[in-house]
Amino acid sequence: MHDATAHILILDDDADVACAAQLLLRRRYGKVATLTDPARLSRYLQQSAPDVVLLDLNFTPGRIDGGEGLALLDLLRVQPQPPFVIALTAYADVPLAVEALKRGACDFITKPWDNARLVAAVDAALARRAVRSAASDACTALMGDSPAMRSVKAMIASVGPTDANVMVLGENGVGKELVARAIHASSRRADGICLAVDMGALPESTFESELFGHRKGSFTDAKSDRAGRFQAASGGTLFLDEIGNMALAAQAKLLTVLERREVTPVGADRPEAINVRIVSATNLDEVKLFDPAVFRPDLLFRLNTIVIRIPPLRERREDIPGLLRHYLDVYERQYQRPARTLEASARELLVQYAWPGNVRALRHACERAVILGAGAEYGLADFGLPGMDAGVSGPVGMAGQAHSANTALADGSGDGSATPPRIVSDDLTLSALERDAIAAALAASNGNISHTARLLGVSRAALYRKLGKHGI
Ligand SMILES: Nc1ncnc2c1ncn2[C@@H]1O[C@H](COP(=O)(O)OP(=O)(O)OP(=O)(O)O)[C@@H](O)[C@H]1O
Repeated sequence: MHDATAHILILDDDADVACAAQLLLRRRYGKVATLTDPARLSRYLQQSAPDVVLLDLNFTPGRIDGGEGLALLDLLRVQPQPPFVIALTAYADVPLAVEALKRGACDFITKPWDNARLVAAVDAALARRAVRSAASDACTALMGDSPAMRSVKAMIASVGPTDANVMVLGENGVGKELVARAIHASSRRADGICLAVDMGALPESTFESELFGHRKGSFTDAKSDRAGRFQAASGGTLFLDEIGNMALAAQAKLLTVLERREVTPVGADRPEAINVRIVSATNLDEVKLFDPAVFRPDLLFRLNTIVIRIPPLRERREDIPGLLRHYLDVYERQYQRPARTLEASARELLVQYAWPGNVRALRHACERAVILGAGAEYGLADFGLPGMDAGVSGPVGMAGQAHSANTALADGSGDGSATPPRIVSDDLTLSALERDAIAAALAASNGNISHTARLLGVSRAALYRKLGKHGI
């Protein structure tokens, strides 16, 4: 996928390796820089904030303990806007890769890499970067004191310490990943890693190798042994996101692993025991989830020992004022803007809004208000919500109904009908057309972000950025 706004930094002392990665990646991403001298990293970070860093773990010739790379990882992690880091290692060294993951890397790649795998890893990192800012989200508290959120928090507190598999259900942007991470943090595995895998984005051809690992030579591109996600998350939690997007064949493979509690890496002749707690999530509604043509019931019963349902924001409006204030504060600090209050009338309308993109959309809207708001107080127009501009036909989503074309289109919580509604807009600016195209694609995919991105031919990361830009 192409993402012209993405900024990637490759940090590797081997100029040939750095150059090869640059050639591969710059066809896809806007800015791809290389550094071969780790001593120059600090200076680079003073002037630029890369979205993703490909970080070699060994610099000094002969040194293979990864200590140098791990120190650089620590430096990257404390940046004001920490990039997502993909660790590069020339050795099939699972303990080192796991150490890098524990210290905050989001993924690891073994050199020499498979090009498709490297691009997929960068795409996945960009998607995660777009969804949330790395530093703040790692410790973002689950906000909300509504009865619904109180019961979600109580569930987390009681199931966290058990090793039971948990399935988190809810529309896009309601906080499923945040809940998964809170479960991990309150579990006995909290010292281990919580590794997220977007199951909908795993190509069928590399599904097994990605999840279960492979042995060198097991297929053309398997140039070295590789640990899969199950091995990398050992001792911790594996967060299987977007499980509703898995093909039935992939579901069968996952089921076998969960039943046997062991994986067989591609090309290996013996299985390996696994030690992971599984938390899964989907935005599929439960009617679809219980449809055997969509999801295997036997896999469902393995995954949903405990189910946590997170209601959409429009069904827990009490949480909205607190979330608004929280994210306005977060972005005032981030952009070093003065603290401002929210006009009372704006607050009232924002509480009534349908919030089709849930908390993620609210967060984006707050960021926009902090950046663009010019008045003494934040007004409704600063939040840039479709159909909510002051003076325009009136707020959408009153009493939970989504009346505006945009809101209705963007709301993935509908009745599941996949017929794309026609969009009739008088506004023919490129931006308005883009917004309408996104809304239509969201509607056609029932709010499913991965499907929408595929329909529009952009990466999930690019789609999330556009959702934020348009306040969808
Ligand atoms: N209760 C909450 N308190 C604070 N922030 C929240 C809350 N719920 C969600 N968020 C924020 O909203 C954004 C989306 O949350 P998250 O990624 O967990 O949602 P999701 O349901 O997993 O979305 P998707 O289905 O699209 O992957 C994140 O930036 C997260 O920090």
